[in-house]
Amino acid sequence: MNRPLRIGTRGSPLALAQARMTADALKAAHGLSDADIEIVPITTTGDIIQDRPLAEVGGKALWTKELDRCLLDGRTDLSVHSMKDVETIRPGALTVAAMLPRADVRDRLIGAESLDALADGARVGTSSPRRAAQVLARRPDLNIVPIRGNVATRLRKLAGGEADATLLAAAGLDRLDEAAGVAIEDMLPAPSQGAVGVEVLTDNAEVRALVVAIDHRPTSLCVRAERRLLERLGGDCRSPIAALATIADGEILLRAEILTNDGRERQAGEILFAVDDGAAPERLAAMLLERASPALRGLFVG
Ligand SMILES: NCc1[nH]cc(CCC(=O)O)c1CC(=O)O
Repeated sequence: MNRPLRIGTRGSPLALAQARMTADALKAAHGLSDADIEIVPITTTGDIIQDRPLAEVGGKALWTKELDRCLLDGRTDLSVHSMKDVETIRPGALTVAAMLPRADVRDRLIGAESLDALADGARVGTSSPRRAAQVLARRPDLNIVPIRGNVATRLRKLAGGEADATLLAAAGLDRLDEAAGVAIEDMLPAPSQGAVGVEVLTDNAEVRALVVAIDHRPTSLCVRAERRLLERLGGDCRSPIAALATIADGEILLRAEILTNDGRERQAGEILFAVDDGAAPERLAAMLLERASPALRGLFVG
């Protein structure tokens, strides 16, 4: 191309770090220089409204809408997203053409050595229904309090005493060189956690080819499986759903759980399938819904 490739990104420090990682991958793959790539920060509605629960102000679509508009209007050539924040159903004009190698998928607990170490009735700050439900499933005595904002804001709110502990994605903390917290081993993450995706215009063959070259295939196969399960469940940011796929020897192991918001009911399962069996995640979703009580099933489409 005879002009710089424009990368659309949210303006948060984490989003910018992920945009730079994408720029570096494109430079390495195609022998490009700094001058060949331009990072275009775009402020999203979600960045502006930080004091209300995400579900109340419009859900995950907030993070993507403005980036989509820039891409569709030709103001950018590609968008970089945390895949976790991207809805499962996207406009047909857009295609996720690549995912970067996935980072640490776990959540980290900040403010205590472990969930068990928290005092009776301690306040855990999270606005994620999944994290709230998973915490309450283990420790029904804990109090969930809402906390929003970017990673630095949340850490500041925690330090300011708004909560006794909080949970954040290790991937985000690591990308910001923030060493805080201890990884929680036995808690499944959100579908797509730790994955960065690069979206392009479906019809732009030139940009699409540049981007496809940086796809980390194991990551995109696993994340696509998690997202297919999420889509079959009718999940969005209000649904307590956790899922993680791993890949080895041409087979994907997908583990997932759905919970009631209070964490009292939890249905978990797993399925092992060949990578070309694209519909397998839907079978796991159907199995979880089948086992769920009417109250739990009612949180989802099924
Ligand atoms: N919903 C916010 C969000 N989107 C992506 C990340 C971190 C990076 C990732 O999970 O890939 C975070 C913060 C968090 O959950 O701690």
